[in-house]
Amino acid sequence: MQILKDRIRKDGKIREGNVLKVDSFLNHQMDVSLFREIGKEFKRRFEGEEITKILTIEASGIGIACVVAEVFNVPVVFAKKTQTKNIAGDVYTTQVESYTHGRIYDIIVSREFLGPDDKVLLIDDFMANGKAMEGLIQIVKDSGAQLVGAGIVIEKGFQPGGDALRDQGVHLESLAIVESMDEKTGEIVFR
Ligand SMILES: O=P(O)(O)OC[C@H]1O[C@H](OP(=O)(O)OP(=O)(O)O)[C@H](O)[C@@H]1O
Ligand SMILES: O=c1[nH]c(=O)c2nc[nH]c2[nH]1
Repeated sequence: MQILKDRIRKDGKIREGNVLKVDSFLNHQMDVSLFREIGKEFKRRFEGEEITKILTIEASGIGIACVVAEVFNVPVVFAKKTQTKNIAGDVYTTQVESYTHGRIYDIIVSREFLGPDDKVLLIDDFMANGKAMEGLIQIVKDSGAQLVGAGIVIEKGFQPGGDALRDQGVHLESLAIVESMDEKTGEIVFR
């Protein structure tokens, strides 16, 4: 998606630990008009698929997932990383290692919001090692729902998550795949 790649080149900053910082438009301050274009692009890429629910993981996936849910006209559910009093017992749960927090979370989704009749599109802002997607796929399996595919805004193609998912036969659509990025020169190469 060219406007996304241009924006990453313009505003993205490369940080140590293979972190691409895009918090001025994607996952802290959010450019909602860019999000709308991203939503339309996911709609185009998953055209013809029956989707009943968007599933993402807190926190950074939520904003983008809401815009995608609007174009598909379905609800969005997010996996919670923290146990809260307002979700009582009946949950799907698995463990996910967070890329940027550097710790493992027990993620939870209430059974009330995902079940065998659902056809699920996963949405997230980033793909790195694939831990977030692995966790969400486990929850979809546990719920008996059908996995339609996964939509990622930025995949870091030099990290293993995306290709591992494709090898498993998951329909993965990443709108920008960073093939390499150089912290010293600031150069970003897209696949
Ligand atoms: O492919 P992975 O290695 O799982 O990396 C991708 C995940 O990492 C980030 O979440 P993170 O927990 O780092 O931060 P967040 O709480 O801001 O979403 C991002 O939002 C993805 O969910
Ligand atoms: O802002 C982010 N930049 C990254 O490089 C990254 N990888 C996983 N999650 C991420 N979030």
